[in-house]
Amino acid sequence: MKIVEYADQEMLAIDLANVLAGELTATLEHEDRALFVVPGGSTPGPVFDDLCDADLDWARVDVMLSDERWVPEVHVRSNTRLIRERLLTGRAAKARYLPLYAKAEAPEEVLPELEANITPDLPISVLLLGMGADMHTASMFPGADGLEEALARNAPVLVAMRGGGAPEPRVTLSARVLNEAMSKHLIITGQQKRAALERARGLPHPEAPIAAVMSDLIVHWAE
Ligand SMILES: O=C1O[C@H](COP(=O)(O)O)[C@@H](O)[C@H](O)[C@H]1O
Repeated sequence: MKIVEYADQEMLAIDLANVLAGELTATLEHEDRALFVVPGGSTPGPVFDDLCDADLDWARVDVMLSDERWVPEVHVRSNTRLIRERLLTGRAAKARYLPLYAKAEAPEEVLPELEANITPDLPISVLLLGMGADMHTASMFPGADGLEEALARNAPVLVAMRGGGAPEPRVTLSARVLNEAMSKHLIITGQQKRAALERARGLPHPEAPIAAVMSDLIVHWAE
């Protein structure tokens, strides 16, 4: 794991957007398409604001979330809503979006079809993750009922999650699929998350799921 520190959150957003745009461009130089996986939550919005107008061939980019909250797209907690409003706009509106939500009471009802839709595009070309102060990443929460499956060496692509402090059911990419990404980045801000990240280094993965994806991870941090 390598940690890059920025002077402030604005510089972090600008520089990280440049790094991600550069990696997507480099991927498209030798691949037909690039799979770009991004987090939801409250932290990545400013990066998306800068990235959405990057001059690259967005029509050949597939965008997908690392995890989704099981709420309709119009819901204020929908990660898809954030992506549509802040990333899939401007030049990036040409990208193809691969949803992790479909209209159903429970994620298990549609998990096979969601998985079938994304599997042909794997592995991930460029991965950006977020992290909570409880050391969850994607929707792999300490104490969640699907965590063991999501952390398993032979995990499926997608796992349904409940509990562990998450207020609604979730769907998450497994640690196996995240770790197969060609490049892995993590965005965190503030002292609390920085301290949590340091603490996670010495903890077992079920207690600190972020530790399961730390190998070759580039962390982008600002106060
Ligand atoms: O619930 C989630 O939390 C994490 C971290 O979110 P933040 O609000 O603390 O930035 C996020 O990475 C994940 O995609 C999201 O579903």
